[in-house]
Amino acid sequence: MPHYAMMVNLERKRCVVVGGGQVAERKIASLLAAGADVCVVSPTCTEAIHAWGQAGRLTLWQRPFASADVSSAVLVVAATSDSAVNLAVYEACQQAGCPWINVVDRPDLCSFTVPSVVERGDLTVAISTGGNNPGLAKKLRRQLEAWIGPEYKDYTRFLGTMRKRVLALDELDAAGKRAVLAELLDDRFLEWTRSGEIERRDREAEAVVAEWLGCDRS
Ligand SMILES: C[C@@]1(CC(=O)O)C2=NC(=C\c3[nH]c(c(CCC(=O)O)c3CC(=O)O)Cc3[nH]c(c(CC(=O)O)c3CCC(=O)O)/C=C3\N/C(=C\2)[C@@H](CCC(=O)O)[C@]3(C)CC(=O)O)/[C@H]1CCC(=O)O
Ligand SMILES: NC(=O)c1ccc[n+]([C@@H]2O[C@H](COP(=O)([O-])OP(=O)(O)OC[C@H]3O[C@@H](n4cnc5c(N)ncnc54)[C@H](O)[C@@H]3O)[C@@H](O)[C@H]2O)c1
Repeated sequence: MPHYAMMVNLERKRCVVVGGGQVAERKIASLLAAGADVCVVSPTCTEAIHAWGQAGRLTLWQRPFASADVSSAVLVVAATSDSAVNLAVYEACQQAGCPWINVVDRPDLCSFTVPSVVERGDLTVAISTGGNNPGLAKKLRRQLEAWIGPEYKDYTRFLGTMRKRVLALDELDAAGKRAVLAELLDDRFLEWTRSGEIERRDREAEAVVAEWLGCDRS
């Protein structure tokens, strides 16, 4: 059964990661980027995890996992190199009623898996292979990163601002709004963003709006 793709708000939500190796580090990095309240339980950890602990960006429990660790978690990642421990984390989540569990060596036990992600500000492109081959997800991410350049951060913001502005125009009916929004998606606005011609882009966008406001559609 294919998984349902969704964007989850984890800000200030308690997320527990069990294990402190490279795999745990990768999952922790994306949880921190999402503003989660991260707790890590592991007898050893990577330098990066240790540094995040020192900086107060996460809570580090430097000891082996205990079932009670998942009690207040909304999301748990079992990322140790010991499959028996990972299974015990899964079982503790079942007991505690924690619905969101990722077991890094047992896709069959995961209630969610982590996709490969291209991030450009508010724009997110997530790639999942349904567990078939994470290496393919990573390869595609790299290919997409070359195509979806850093300019997409500003471009997405620009389109967001324009969309809000157009939707708030009482003078335009729904069809007019749709037409303006479609026109703003024309590649020339992306090209102007890419080449740094921001004033020109914004001016031309305003011209598109003005043209529609001025046009008599009756
Ligand atoms: C996308 C990414 C996100 C992330 O982790 O942040 C991610 N794995 C990444 C990389 C990667 N993982 C592995 C390799 C080595 C090559 C290889 O084995 O293929 C590489 C490549 C590398 O590291 O270069 C090994 C591996 N992975 C899993 C198993 C267990 C198994 O398959 O049974 C094993 C064997 C372990 C062993 O050997 O014991 C399982 C999962 N890995 C997933 C996600 C989920 C499915 C995603 C999907 O649907 O594709 C899922 C099911 C669970 C989960 O982890 O959520 C991240 C790329 C981030 C990026 O760079 O863009
Ligand atoms: N899903 C993925 O993306 C993916 C990718 C590669 C590997 N894997 C799997 O993930 C596992 C972990 O990989 P790694 O490279 O991070 O391993 P690693 O050996 O670098 O790290 C394992 C960590 O688990 C901790 N640990 C061991 N026993 C523990 C316990 N009882 N309680 C808490 N923590 C404990 C260790 O202290 C260590 O920090 C691998 O064994 C492999 O099966 C998954």
